[in-house]
Amino acid sequence: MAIRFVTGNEGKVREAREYLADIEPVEQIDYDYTEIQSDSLAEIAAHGAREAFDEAGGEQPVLVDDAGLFVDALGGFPGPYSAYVEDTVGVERLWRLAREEENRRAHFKTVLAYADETGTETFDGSVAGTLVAPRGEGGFGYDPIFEYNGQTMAEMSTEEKNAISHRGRALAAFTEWYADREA
Ligand SMILES: O=c1[nH]c(=O)c2ncn([C@@H]3O[C@H](COP(=O)(O)OP(=O)(O)OP(=O)(O)O)[C@@H](O)[C@H]3O)c2[nH]1
Ligand SMILES: [Mg+2]
Repeated sequence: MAIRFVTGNEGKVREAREYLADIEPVEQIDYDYTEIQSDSLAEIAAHGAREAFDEAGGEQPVLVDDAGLFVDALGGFPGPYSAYVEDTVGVERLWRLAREEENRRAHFKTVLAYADETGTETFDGSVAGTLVAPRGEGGFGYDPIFEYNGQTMAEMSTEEKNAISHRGRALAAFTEWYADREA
């Protein structure tokens, strides 16, 4: 059964397709669920998945991904507001804010939420890295300024990024649960 991934973000879909290639096809559903205001990605994702599941008639399971960049020296900003900050301020200006800081450590986090008739499950993934001046043409969002092990995530192939990324880790937790549940 195809995984119905509710997102408007093509980059998230590309990564999920690559990761789930041998498991299930991924169908992108472009439904704009309510992103509640919360400092918890898990609450935002779970609420969104529930809404998207109910909206589609309450029969077909859905997957939602809520993600954010948490800059250590900025108290975790932009965190759950990362999409808003990307749209308003932009990645380059967020980098200029972070480069003023001695500590350039940051975390990227994703929570996947899967809703079906039995309830909603969430799966977390996180990766620690360093913010750097933008490099690389791949990936999306903040990938050009997020460096892990000497490479920005925009310098990695989708497969390389999935092997170390927040989303790859959340997808690993999800697939483990998904396989057990099918068995
Ligand atoms: O460097 C990055 N590497 C990633 O792997 C990644 N994943 C998400 N993002 C960005 O973080 C915000 C999340 O917001 P978000 O979860 O609401 O997503 P979104 O609004 O783009 O799509 P949707 O799924 O909500 O439709 C948005 O600015 C995304 O561009 C990433 N940036
Ligand atoms: Mg969004």
